[in-house]
Amino acid sequence: MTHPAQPKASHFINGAYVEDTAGTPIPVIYAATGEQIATVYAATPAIVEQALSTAKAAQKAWAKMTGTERGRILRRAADIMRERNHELSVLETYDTGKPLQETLVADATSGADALEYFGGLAGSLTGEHIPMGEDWVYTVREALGLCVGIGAWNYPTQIACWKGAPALACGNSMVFKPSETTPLCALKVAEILHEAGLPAGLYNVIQGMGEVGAALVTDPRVDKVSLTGSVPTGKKVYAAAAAGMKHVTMELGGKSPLIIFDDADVENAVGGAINGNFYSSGQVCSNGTRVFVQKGIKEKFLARLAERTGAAVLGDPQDEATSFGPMVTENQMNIVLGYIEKGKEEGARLICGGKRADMPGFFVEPTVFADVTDDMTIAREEIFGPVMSVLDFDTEEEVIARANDTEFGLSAGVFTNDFSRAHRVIGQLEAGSCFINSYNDAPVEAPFGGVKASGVGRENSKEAIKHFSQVKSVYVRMGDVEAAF
Ligand SMILES: NC(=O)C1=CN([C@@H]2O[C@H](COP(=O)(O)OP(=O)(O)OC[C@H]3O[C@@H](n4cnc5c(N)ncnc54)[C@H](O)[C@@H]3O)[C@@H](O)[C@H]2O)C=CC1
Ligand SMILES: CCCCCC(=O)O
Repeated sequence: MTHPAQPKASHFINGAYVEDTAGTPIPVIYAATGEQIATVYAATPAIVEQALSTAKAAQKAWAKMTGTERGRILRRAADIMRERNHELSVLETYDTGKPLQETLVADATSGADALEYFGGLAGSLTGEHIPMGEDWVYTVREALGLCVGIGAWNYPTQIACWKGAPALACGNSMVFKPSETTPLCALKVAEILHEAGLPAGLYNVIQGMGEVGAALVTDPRVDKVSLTGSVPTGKKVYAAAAAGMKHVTMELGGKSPLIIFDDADVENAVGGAINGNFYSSGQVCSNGTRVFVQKGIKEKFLARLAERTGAAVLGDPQDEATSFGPMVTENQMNIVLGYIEKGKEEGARLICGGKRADMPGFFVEPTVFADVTDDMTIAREEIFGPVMSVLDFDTEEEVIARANDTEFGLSAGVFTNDFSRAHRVIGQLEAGSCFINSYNDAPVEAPFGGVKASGVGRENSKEAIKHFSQVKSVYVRMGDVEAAF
């Protein structure tokens, strides 16, 4: 009996599903049970070539269409995604293990928002006229050409759309490789774009591990690489893209600070900490996993946090009553359990959680450590799981210095009722995506991305247009040319 999550084929190329079982089989394991629910096959060199050559061939005609014509197709795709949201959310849950309670409101909907938003912008991607006395200059915003998107495993639908929508809006074509851990959802994005009227070849999805990603990144026909992944992978991919002078966007890891001052609303601060550590079972790049709590509010905060964390419902992710799901893989679960043991060894105070949940699947209990010090491993390294490190502080100056003392710079949050302090502090934090009295809001209208080791460039908002297009300037001389001889 074929599981409903099993796709028609492993790849989507030139407007159709394509299979090539000569590739390395990639088992798709449902994180809630450990059962294999599907199999896809890594792209062979022939599949890679088919995807790249198709995308290259299709791009020029697409760029010649008007932005309004391109945008109409993207907006139609957004409508289809919303019509099929439940089906897509169930698949996202099978792909990632994230609770349906989450995927119904945070994955295909976010992807549809991106398609709608960039579909709306596409018709306004114009240049400008610059008067130069008798002469003048005009600029033209041009497509980059053939773009490669490479995804991480935590938000497969969203990432496929956050990269594909601006790329297509600007007149590019794309070959997208999802993470080998979550290969299912991007195929539906490609299918829906085609159903919405996207010409064949413009958005292709192929499967595979890092080596397939590397083959895409280094191909001379590729003009742009957009990666969502870890910092180590980002450094490798950035270097490979640089060798070919390609445009890049790097959406990488983080170990972001969430600062809670004595005057903060405790209930909201606890809610922000929960959103910033336990949503998607903690598998969110921008998570505020270093929670700095001013000493005056610390014990009240910890007590309330423990109470509310105890209300998490661990269970079947396909049951909408479940609010906390498993880790995406057994390997990720073991990585997280290793960090938890490290936290205990290094002397952090366990407030709640701290072990694998006693149930099938790759469940780790939502875990909170207190009395964490800056030098502890769980305060320095990205865990990418449900482990919150609570550190305490005395003064504003002290906490800003400590919050910035990291190679990362993805996000930062501040909870306080003193708005002068909120803006003063957030202005000094080295981070790209920040929050005041909130955490992990990611509307498509706002730029998303990091500084320092957390990345280069921004996804979403009008900023993304700059990363998927380039400007040509044309100087027009109306009179004679003057020359020295
Ligand atoms: N900044 C952001 O928006 C986000 C960042 N992330 C980060 O991603 C990481 C977790 O996701 P993972 O999939 O485990 O990351 P990963 O770095 O292991 O893999 C990411 C992608 O890169 C591909 N890849 C690996 N080596 C490659 C190479 N040499 N050339 C080309 N492609 C290659 C993988 O196949 C995968 O598709 C965490 O560090 C997390 O912080 C995750 C989601 C969002
Ligand atoms: C706050 C949610 C944004 C999604 C970033 C990620 O893919 O981890």
